[in-house]
Amino acid sequence: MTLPPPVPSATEGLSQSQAEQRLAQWGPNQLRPAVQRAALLQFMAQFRNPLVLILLAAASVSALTGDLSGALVISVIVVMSVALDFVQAYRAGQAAAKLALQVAVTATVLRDGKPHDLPVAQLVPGDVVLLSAGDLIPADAHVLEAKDFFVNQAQLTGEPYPVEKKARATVPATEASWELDAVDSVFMGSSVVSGSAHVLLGRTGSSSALGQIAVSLADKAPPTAFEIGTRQFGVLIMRLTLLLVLFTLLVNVALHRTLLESFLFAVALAVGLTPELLPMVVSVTLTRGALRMAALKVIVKRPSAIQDMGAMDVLCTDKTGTLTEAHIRLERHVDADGRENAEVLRLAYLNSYFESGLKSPLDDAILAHGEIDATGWAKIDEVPFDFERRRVSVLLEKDAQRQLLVKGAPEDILKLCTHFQDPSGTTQTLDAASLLRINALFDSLSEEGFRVLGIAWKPVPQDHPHAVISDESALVFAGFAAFLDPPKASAGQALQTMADSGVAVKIVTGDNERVTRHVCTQLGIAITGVLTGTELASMNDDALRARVEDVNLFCRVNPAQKNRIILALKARGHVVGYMGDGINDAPSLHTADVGISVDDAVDVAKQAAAMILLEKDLMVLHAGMLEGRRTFGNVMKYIMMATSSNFGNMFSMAAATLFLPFLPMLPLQILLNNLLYDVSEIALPLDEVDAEDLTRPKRWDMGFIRDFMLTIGPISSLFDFLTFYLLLRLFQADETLFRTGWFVESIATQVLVIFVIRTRRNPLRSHPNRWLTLTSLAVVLAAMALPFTPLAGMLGFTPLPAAFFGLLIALLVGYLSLVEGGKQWFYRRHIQTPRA
Ligand SMILES: Nc1ncnc2c1ncn2[C@@H]1O[C@H](COP(=O)(O)OP(=O)(O)OP(=O)(O)O)[C@@H](O)[C@H]1O
Ligand SMILES: [Mg+2]
Repeated sequence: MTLPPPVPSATEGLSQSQAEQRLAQWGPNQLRPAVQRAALLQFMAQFRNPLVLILLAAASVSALTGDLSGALVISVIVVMSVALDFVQAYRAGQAAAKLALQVAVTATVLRDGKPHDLPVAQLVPGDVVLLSAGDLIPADAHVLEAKDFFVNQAQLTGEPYPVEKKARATVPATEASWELDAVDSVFMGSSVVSGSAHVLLGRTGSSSALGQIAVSLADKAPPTAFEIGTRQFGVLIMRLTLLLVLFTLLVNVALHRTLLESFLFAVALAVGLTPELLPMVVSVTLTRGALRMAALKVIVKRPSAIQDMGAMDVLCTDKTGTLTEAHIRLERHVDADGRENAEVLRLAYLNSYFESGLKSPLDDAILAHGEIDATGWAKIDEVPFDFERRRVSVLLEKDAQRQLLVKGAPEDILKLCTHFQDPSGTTQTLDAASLLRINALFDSLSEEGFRVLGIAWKPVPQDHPHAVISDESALVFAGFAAFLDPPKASAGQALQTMADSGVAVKIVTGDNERVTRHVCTQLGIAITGVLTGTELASMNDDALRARVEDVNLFCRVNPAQKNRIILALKARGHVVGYMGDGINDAPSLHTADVGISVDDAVDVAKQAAAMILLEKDLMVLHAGMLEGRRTFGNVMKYIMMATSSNFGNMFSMAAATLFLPFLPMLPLQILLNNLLYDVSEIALPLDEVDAEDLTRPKRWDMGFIRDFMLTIGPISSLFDFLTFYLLLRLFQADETLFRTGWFVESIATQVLVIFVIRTRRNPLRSHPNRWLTLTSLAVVLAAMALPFTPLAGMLGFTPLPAAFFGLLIALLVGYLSLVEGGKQWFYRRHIQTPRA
């Protein structure tokens, strides 16, 4: 592959038409092909289901052996089932993709000489992209211009510290070699830590280095607890199905029934048993949840995260913006004696002014405090801010004097100082007594709730051309800058609401303990334990795991430590949410079960998060969490129905083959039964969930499902056998009448039981969604009417006697009451071990 001819200048970029041409040639800049495949392809993919294929094959065989109309009906029913599933899932997929687009990461790219913000997928080789701190590098690129440009490429090289990249002397006309450690190339998936640059894209999409090794933050996240649960459930059902199918096949063959019909019957049974709508119900409920959350200003990037929100029992959050207003003001700038000092402000201002990294809210506050004349100062170099050092240095020059100005976390700054400046401006040695005094000043500022930065400087020889980390030593302490970040009045209440809903909130911050404690006290948040980064560093993972439960305040932790905390909580079996917006939060956002960020967060954070809040507000998050639980509740209803009632019916069917001289239902009738049942479930994702079902985090519990199945399943079978008996005895039913009667009974029972199962309450005290009621009743009526329509002959039905409907009503009342009783008994027993 060759690099397209380079563009003439770094200030023009491609023209729009050139870009369009290249987009067509090279494809979109994304790692995987478009998720939304063409509708037709998706539809075809549904036929990959082996059961569907076997059914269609068997139908063709039966067509060849003479039963043409039977085969036709089977094929029509199969295609209708597949289409039903497909339409729902496809629409859900479309809606989800549209939502994700709302918060897609964009890049600033030059087209026709003007900067445009475009989604990264639209970038092409040859584009000139403008990068600044906090941006993600959208593709592999050559650096054309750079200013103190540091990138973090840990994702590719594992190197945790930022590396500096410089402009390339000449841009190669053809594909140059791409070396990860080349000083003039940057790579997709890295992020800009500080500085700014113009880069020329070379390799996009899957031809990038990242695409070639095929790992990325955007890569498919490990399966969520919910996905693992659904999978386990699928395996359980598959085993049962296999057993039952083999059993009926054997019985039928032993009873010398025709092989083809027995086979079709067994496969139809398997179709009836598989909860084939589960994926559809899951994706539709999730999308619906996502849309409702969008209305609450929560944009879900990965729908399955909604389930995790519902299951989340620990939420870790940063401090700024969540607990505080994030309207930071510089209140004081004091010298070593604690007196206001203009020199301290000047040093802080120059540091912030010339710093080229991502401006933190603290920098904004300093710059907003007041204009200070920076003329005459020239910047020579910079050691950009990072969350390990927690400080930033700039090397400045004025009137042939060079100075290194440093500001950062006071504890660390003080350790680097050997001198201090007294109020008169004279430099003195920092002896033990002065250090004690200055530390006391820092303590008292912190106690008052100020966020404090230490300001220091040192003269640097004229021939010193660069600033490096090791220069940050033997500094002169100038003073403190103290900031106020008022606590958010609503945060205390929001935290309490979370706690009441069974979610423990933990504060994980890079800020120091005193300030954070102060905020907690003001908000009335009880502190149950504190762990600092220093303590954490000396703990191994086991020791950390033992502490994470009761500690709810983690202070002065760096990005890697934040991540360790999340991992420890996950190892303890918690479903962990993490909310943050900085570069320092990106690893944790990715590791957590649900990463939550905000719309104005840096790209790396937005990219790593599964959910984006348009407003950083815990109350909104709480509402989203309830939505997650509601989604879970509706999926659970489907599963409980599938396992108890639907499964019970199919089980009875298999058992009936043992003693009936004929097949209890024709294969096509089983398929029709299944299709009608599916139709009745379409509205399930719309259903309401009772308030009491939303009070705790919701998690898969196979034990719960199994117990429920064992409680309700037998009731279902009991009534099936009662129906068999009555049909044979009371109505002296022949094959056709038996099948017709049972078809209607089994549809009616398995559809109507939703009204009992969907709530823990008395069914009359919990209102189902209108559409669910409507589809359910319509399906039952349709099933009752079918035997009287012209289709009856083709489907193997015969009109039912009026007396049958009397029996049906009696059976239904008996069945539903008994299930209700069983359900109440079941939940009473499960109260001790509540459904988590
Ligand atoms: N612009 C800056 N210049 C110098 N030091 C800084 C700057 N920004 C942050 N720091 C130092 O780094 C520390 C960590 O940063 P910060 O408090 O933003 O971390 P965080 O984990 O994102 O906190 P939060 O939970 O409040 O979001 C700060 O407490 C401060 O000491
Ligand atoms: Mg932060």
